[in-house]
Amino acid sequence: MYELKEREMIFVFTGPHGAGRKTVAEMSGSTLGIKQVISCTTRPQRPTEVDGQDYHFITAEQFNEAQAKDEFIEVTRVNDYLYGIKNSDIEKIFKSSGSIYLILNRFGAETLQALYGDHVVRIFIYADRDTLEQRMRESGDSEELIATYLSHYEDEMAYREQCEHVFENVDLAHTVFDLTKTLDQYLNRNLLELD
Ligand SMILES: Nc1nc2c(ncn2[C@@H]2O[C@H](COP(=O)(O)OP(=O)(O)O)[C@@H](O)[C@H]2O)c(=O)[nH]1
Ligand SMILES: Nc1ncnc2c1ncn2[C@@H]1O[C@H](COP(=O)(O)OP(=O)(O)O)[C@@H](O)[C@H]1O
Repeated sequence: MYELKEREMIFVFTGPHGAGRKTVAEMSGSTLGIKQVISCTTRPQRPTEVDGQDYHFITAEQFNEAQAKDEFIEVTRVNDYLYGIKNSDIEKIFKSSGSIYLILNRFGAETLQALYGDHVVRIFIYADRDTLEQRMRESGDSEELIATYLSHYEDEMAYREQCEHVFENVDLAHTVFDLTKTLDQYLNRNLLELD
């Protein structure tokens, strides 16, 4: 497990699929100079996705091999596909960024918090069910996929109580403004405490 230095923070974005976690995390992350640690997955790459940018897309054999070598800090299964964060990827991104962020389901958020304690800030992003359904439909997701994603909605929503911060993502600019301000406070607090 990577040993965190005092100033290093891990921001974990969690919440229901389609709530806008990726969108707001990327926008705030680029403003604050925080980089994302991406996961490895056996899920097929979507046409809009870039390998090494959205995920490391690997085969089930490659995943099993890495898991047998104990390379993952955490592994989860979603909709029959495997997802895992490699310790070496966390280490690599920390070398080029003072703090990092990840976009994970509730199990990943829970595991990272258990491992890294106060260094982890869980940010819960959500929108109401109808809004998510509408956004997924507009983005062209099939009815079957929408139903699969919505089947996890209540379970993901139940995790919001455990998170340090909760944002309802209605107006994008508004969410990103509030979120950036919140993350900045953690980053500045660390600088002030240690300087
Ligand atoms: N616990 C955990 N969750 C992950 C990991 N990688 C991705 N996830 C989350 O698991 C879910 C995967 O579903 P998917 O349909 O692939 O989501 P998308 O990539 O966000 O469109 C999403 O909620 C991801 O944020 C991981 O390594 N660990
Ligand atoms: N506040 C918002 N209003 C409308 N659409 C949004 C908003 N935030 C995100 N979106 C859109 O919703 C979709 C899902 O966002 P995404 O960031 O991929 O969600 P997640 O990472 O939580 O699954 C994307 O098409 C994104 O452009």
